[in-house]
Amino acid sequence: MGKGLFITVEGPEGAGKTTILTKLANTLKENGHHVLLTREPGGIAISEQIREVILNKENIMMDAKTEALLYAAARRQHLVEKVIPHLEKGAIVLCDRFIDSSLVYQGYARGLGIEEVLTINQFAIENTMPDVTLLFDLDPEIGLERIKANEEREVNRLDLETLEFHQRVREGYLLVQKRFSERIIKVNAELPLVEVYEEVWNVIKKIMEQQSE
Ligand SMILES: Nc1ncnc2c1ncn2[C@@H]1O[C@H](COP(=O)(O)OP(=O)(O)OP(=O)(O)O)[C@@H](O)[C@H]1O
Ligand SMILES: Cc1cn([C@H]2C[C@H](O)[C@@H](COP(=O)(O)O)O2)c(=O)[nH]c1=O
Repeated sequence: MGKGLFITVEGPEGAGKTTILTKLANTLKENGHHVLLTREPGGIAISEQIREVILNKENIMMDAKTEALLYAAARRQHLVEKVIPHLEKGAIVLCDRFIDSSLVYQGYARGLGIEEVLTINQFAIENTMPDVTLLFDLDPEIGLERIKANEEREVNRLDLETLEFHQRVREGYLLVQKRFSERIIKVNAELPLVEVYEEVWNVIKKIMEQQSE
């Protein structure tokens, strides 16, 4: 890993990840930092093409292992083409979702097994793990209501899963947070936006202070 800082944000649908990351990226840039704001699956052309295949509502026949492998492939390309070069230049990389999404959605909610999905992802990412991960935790019903109210957001194949699936997603995140508790910090995403942002900003400030010590 280079000298940058790799921060990922995780959580169920509608948790506020995109909103908070956009504000955080702007604040960091205003403070003179080199920032890359990106997302998974996607972030570069090849991975955006894979995203289109995975999230296309017509692809109802997609097998869970195919899905897991496609996410891992998109992750690999995004990492080598964009994330690692920016980290090597000293950037703060803010990534909307990363490996924990696969551990939770494919490993736990789809039932492939967290360890099995970790193994295929280790092949994809080698040893590039986030320095810190913020888990936006909230009741999935609140998140699904939020995305329903947001007319600009296109509904995708994963959004259309049952409420039970989305509840397993939350449960899975809490398990993965316990497993990687030294890296994953839980944030209460049910609070009003200003309060969520304040909590996030305090965490990020502390990490940056530790990094510069
Ligand atoms: N803390 C909050 N309180 C109320 N509304 C919020 C909060 N955070 C985000 N929202 C609203 O909820 C909607 C979803 O937010 P956002 O797109 O940031 O979530 P997300 O986690 O990126 O969702 P997804 O990953 O499913 O696309 C937006 O309309 C946003 O304005
Ligand atoms: C990286 C990743 C994502 N997913 C799921 C999670 C969401 O339902 C979609 C992505 O949509 P978003 O609006 O960009 O959050 O994909 C997944 O199941 N596994 C993954 O590894």
